[in-house]
Amino acid sequence: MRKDCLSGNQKRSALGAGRILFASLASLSFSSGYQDSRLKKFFSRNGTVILGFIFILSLIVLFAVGLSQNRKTSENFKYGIVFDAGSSHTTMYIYKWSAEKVNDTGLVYEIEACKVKGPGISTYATKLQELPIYLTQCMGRAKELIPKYKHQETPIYLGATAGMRLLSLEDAKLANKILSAVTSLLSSYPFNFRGARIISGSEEGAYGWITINYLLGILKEKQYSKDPSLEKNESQETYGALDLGGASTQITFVPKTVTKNTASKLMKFRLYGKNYSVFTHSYLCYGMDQALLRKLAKDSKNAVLEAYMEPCFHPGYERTVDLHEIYNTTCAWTFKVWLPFNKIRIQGSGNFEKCLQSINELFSISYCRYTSCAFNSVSRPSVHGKFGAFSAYYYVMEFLNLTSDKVSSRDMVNEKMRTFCSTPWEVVNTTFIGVKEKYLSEYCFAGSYILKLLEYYNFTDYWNHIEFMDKINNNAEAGWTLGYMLNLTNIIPAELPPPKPFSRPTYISLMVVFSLVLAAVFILGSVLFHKSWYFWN
Ligand SMILES: Nc1ccn([C@@H]2O[C@H](COP(=O)(O)OP(=O)(O)OP(=O)(O)O)[C@@H](O)[C@H]2O)c(=O)n1
Ligand SMILES: [Ca+2]
Repeated sequence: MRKDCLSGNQKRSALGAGRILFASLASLSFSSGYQDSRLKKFFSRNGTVILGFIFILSLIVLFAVGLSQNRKTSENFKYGIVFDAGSSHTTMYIYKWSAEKVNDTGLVYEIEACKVKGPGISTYATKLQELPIYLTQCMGRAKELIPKYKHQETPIYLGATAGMRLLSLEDAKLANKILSAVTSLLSSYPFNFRGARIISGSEEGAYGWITINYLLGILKEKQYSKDPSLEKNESQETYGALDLGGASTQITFVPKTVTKNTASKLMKFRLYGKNYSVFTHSYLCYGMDQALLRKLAKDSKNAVLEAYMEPCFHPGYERTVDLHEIYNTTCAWTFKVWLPFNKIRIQGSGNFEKCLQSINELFSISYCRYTSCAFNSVSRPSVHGKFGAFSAYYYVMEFLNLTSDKVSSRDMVNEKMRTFCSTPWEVVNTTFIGVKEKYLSEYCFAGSYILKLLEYYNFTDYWNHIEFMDKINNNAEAGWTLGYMLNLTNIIPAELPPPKPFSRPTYISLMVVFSLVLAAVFILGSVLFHKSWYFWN
């Protein structure tokens, strides 16, 4: 029978594996009946091939498992462009992500933040013809950085914030003219232009909140969390977002409890299969530039002989301002008084305490129809959890060397500000060479303003819950633009994306088991092969 089995070269390859095992077992039993010369020949010729075949097969299985778990990301990248047309300046952000891993947190990252030279877009109402030059440099960067064959499919959005909101309140037609000019300009580029619009303050706050929680990996972590207690504490896990711009400021967070007072201010999102009710409020005219303008307008009434002492400017600093320019703005006109001159000279006195007192008057707390208000009669659910503070919050704290890892209390900030404000302008100016004079001269006001703003939000005893942040995890800058694009391109799905073929522990266990099996097969095969070889020879 054995001879029958071994006869016929065609059958050998099909039955090779069975035979080799059989022959090997036989060799172990030292049965003399297997000393067939053809079997010896077959085995000596094909044994290595068969072992090799098993080895390669196992490798293929391992490779396939590995591949399904960690699919390659390099080939298919997507790009998105968002213009942040802020009140003080415009920045163009380019984002890049892998088309395959689109649902993974942190995989969208910023590859460019191109600062457009010039002021905010709202100042172009009377010089529309200058818009092409304004945008051309950054659009050139986009053409350079995004591969040509991707241009047509790359979406491009422009969102305008508080500067355009103000212009729209003053003259809606002018604001629309700017948007139309920008629309026709951006449509002329080879990208997929998806619109230029003024985003609302609530959108600005909410998208900023999405951005930071996406970049911090919080939205996605919760999705995979198996800990049921995290479900209940959902609101504590997300970071609140604090954005301070030139013309408006936003506070956004998931409140612990929702009262009927705050219900109208909630925005609802379903992200990665989880519902979020986010409280958000945007204060127009409470951005840093507009706040300073309002303060100067308010205090201009103290001017004597065209000059007044300003506690929020450094001693020795002087600035002349045109009263017409201050009074004719939407934010400051309420402070208008009649004065017998057109310009005033503002002289710094660098008095931190007086500066704080003076800033107090910008916040109206006299009327609150809710249980608790931040200011200007806006309901204020109690803040809790951690907060990420970005934009001007970060620029100012970074300049003062007071970002989260270096500061532990509000008292430290107070102390630093007191010393900084009283430092003569001459010293400040010669110490911080290279810092733009506009920024440098206003950091005393800015730091004091931030202290007051956060006090009204009720962060006084909560200061150490704030992290001043710029770029998160080296991925992208904190701000509303990424959240806006994630939303418009459906990168964050409402529902859970399908799970990976294997969880990470299963994947690792599988790899280990397969490797052990592979090694065992190989060793056993080699032992058996050599034994039978010696036996037959
Ligand atoms: N290195 C920097 C850069 C900016 N600023 C200040 O930060 C504020 C502007 O912040 P930004 O976030 O750029 O505002 P915009 O987006 O232009 O304004 P908004 O969001 O209100 O439209 C301005 O007061 C500007 O003087 C600063 O103090 N230091
Ligand atoms: Ca902004």
